[in-house]
Amino acid sequence: MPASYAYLGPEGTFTEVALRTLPEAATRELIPYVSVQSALDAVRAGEAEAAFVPIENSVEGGITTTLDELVAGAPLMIYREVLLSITFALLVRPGTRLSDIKTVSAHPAAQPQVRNWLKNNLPDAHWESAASNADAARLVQEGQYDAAFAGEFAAARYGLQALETGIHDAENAQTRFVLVGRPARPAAPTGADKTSVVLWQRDDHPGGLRDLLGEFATRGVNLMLLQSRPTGAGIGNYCFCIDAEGHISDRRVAETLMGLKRICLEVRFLGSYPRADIGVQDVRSPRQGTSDEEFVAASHWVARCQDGRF
Ligand SMILES: O=C(O)C(=O)Cc1ccccc1
Repeated sequence: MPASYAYLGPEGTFTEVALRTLPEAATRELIPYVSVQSALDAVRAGEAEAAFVPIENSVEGGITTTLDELVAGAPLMIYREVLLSITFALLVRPGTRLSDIKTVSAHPAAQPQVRNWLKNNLPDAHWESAASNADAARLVQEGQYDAAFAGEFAAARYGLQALETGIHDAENAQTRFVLVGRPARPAAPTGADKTSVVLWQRDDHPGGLRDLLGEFATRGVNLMLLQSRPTGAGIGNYCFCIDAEGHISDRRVAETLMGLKRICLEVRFLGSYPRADIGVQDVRSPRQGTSDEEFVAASHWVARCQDGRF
């Protein structure tokens, strides 16, 4: 298997900075790709061992291109996640003043994080979306746009200067990134893990979503993300991307997935992996009646009943 990780490039993205915080990145060749799709396709084609891409931010929620790629096409699995606090710098060619700026560019996920700043400081600037924040910086270097919102660290790489730094409409804005590979055995549980799945309902009926959520609720499995995405089959047709606390080797999570498998049209398992937000010491104990020991004891009891040995 090639020892390389694809990532949303070009060089100087927040994605690259987040990727370099993973110890395993130090032993891999890191290859920038122009889009999330092309990075994930490199994994599907076997050109890269894994791809590192943004998936969610605390201001706008899911990064839809990434979710849609994981929902469709050849199955992929999430192995790691990284959280990064994000503030933007306004990068310009040396000598540009604020009053010279007519066009600004960044990744679409950056826009909700700088909207108020733009309204207050550059109300007439025209927004142009770029494939990533670093790509916006590259386009400023080439003269296509006047300014880019990107990490301050991208300035040197693209010969730009930061006219303003620390731009963030929301305090403590964080972006979540994931390392995605081809399906294989998930990493062993750490005690602070997360499981991601995509669910497709079997049919449309009142309380359909409640039925899906009920599978988690009755087994004491807490949800961390619920994002509906259109299936493409017409208005009102959605699948659900869900992150839940716990690992597939936890009995309550495995039993939840079994329950979902029985009632859903399709369940896509996207992986169980260590969560980046808290460590083992901060994980809540399972709700009474939902620990592994209680599940095992209950299934032994049923077996004894089936044998007439209760
Ligand atoms: O990694 C980047 O630089 C990106 O373009 C994706 C992104 C967009 C907005 C916030 C964080 C990451």
